Amino acid sequence: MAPSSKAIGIIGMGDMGKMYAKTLSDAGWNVNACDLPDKYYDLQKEFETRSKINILPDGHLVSRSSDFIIYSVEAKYIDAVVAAYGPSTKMNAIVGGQTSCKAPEIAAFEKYLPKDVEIISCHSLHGPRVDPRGQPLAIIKHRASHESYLFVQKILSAFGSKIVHLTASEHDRITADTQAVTHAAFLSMGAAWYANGQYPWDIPRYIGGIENVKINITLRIYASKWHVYAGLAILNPYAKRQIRQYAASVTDLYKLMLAGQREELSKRIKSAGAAVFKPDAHRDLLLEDEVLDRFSLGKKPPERVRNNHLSLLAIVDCWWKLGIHPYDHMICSTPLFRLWLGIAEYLFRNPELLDEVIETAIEDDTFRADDLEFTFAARDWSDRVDLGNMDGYREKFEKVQQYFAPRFPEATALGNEMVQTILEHVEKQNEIEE
Ligand SMILES: NC(=O)C1=CN([C@@H]2O[C@H](COP(=O)(O)OP(=O)(O)OC[C@H]3O[C@@H](n4cnc5c(N)ncnc54)[C@H](OP(=O)(O)O)[C@@H]3O)[C@@H](O)[C@H]2O)C=CC1
Ligand SMILES: O=C(O)C(=O)Cc1ccc(O)cc1
Repeated sequence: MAPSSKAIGIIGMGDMGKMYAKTLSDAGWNVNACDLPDKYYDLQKEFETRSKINILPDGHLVSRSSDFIIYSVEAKYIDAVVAAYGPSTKMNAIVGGQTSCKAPEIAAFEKYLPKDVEIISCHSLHGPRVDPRGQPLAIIKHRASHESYLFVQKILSAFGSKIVHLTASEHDRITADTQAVTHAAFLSMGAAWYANGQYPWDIPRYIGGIENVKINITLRIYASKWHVYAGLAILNPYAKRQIRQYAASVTDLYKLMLAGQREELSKRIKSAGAAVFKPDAHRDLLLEDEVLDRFSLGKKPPERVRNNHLSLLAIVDCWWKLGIHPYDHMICSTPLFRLWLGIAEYLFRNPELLDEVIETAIEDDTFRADDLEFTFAARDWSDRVDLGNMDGYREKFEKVQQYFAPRFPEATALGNEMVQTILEHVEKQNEIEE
């Protein structure tokens, strides 16, 4: 039996739109969906066996016939798409969006939707191929009655996600802290490997433990669509400052390493660590060696090879400088952020390892070339985001993407397995603590 006679509309049948259409129709809802008109016939064919999904030629038809309409298009097009279809929204319907950044989405809704239309937005904080159960799902009640809010919650309960209630600006602040700056770090790693002509899984010093997480997540990001990452960095009003601080932290720490300023480097890293990983907040580590070592694209050397982990030192420094408490954001975190925090914690809560890293940073110059490229990359990503340069972002993203593309099938399979295993492990740790 259908949970209600009301229909859900989805505008934009890309990866997320399809995932939403399938999950909601499987839960018994009638779904009206469309993509651009030229994809109408292909989509009809793809969904012909699913009687609860009604593919329509365009967003006008979806808007006219649906009671809760979700825009699931590229963030950079949200204004134009809502301008086109918003005025066709059914009277008294509810409209929301799935874009990763809410400021432009809400602005477009306020600008183009008729006044009788309510606004309740959402954001699944995971990619389309991650099991949504237990993952955070933000819901934003922007202009709506309590009754409509309950109705939307009932619909979205089909995902089995953890619902987080936020305002649009709380959402953007948190995701700038979690997603945007995390992606900046991994995008910079990929760009640095590209600039050095390296495939890190071929180099013994990049295999095993923390390095596996770095490589797998970097490849996972570059195997995805550039517009998702560009949108959430460039259009989020809070993200520029965060990404700029990450680049500044990388640069400052690299300069201290180059100059051999052991005392200053050590003091700065330890102050950052003490602020972020409070000694009183005792908890088990999110990640362990055994879990970290399992997912390698290359052959692990018999001895662990030292690294100065500039990328990790810099994220903790960045959190410290911005006053970000990453554990406070766990309720609204993506899988990648939890893995990123997991490896940062792994390093900072192991005093011997942290001392070894500082020692390596000062004494071992075999990483200087890699770190130089990493510093350039972090600064360059930050500049492109600062300038709001979508084309510049795309150009760099796709160049690096092409370089790594031959390894995507293997890396994504391994990356999915790694994300799943590590997240299950992290969940268990959290349950023990609760
Ligand atoms: N991928 C992810 O991991 C996540 C993404 N998001 C957000 O969800 C949104 C969708 O992302 P995702 O599904 O990955 O991206 P996709 O590119 O796969 O999907 C977007 C779809 O919308 C279509 N589209 C563009 N304009 C219109 C229009 N006027 N009418 C109908 N359809 C249109 C696009 O067509 P065309 O390609 O031809 O432009 C495309 O098929 C983005 O805003 C993203 O930030 C949120 C959570 C996770
Ligand atoms: O986990 C991540 O950070 C991802 O890269 C996947 C992703 C991308 C965009 C979103 O809005 C939510 C999740």
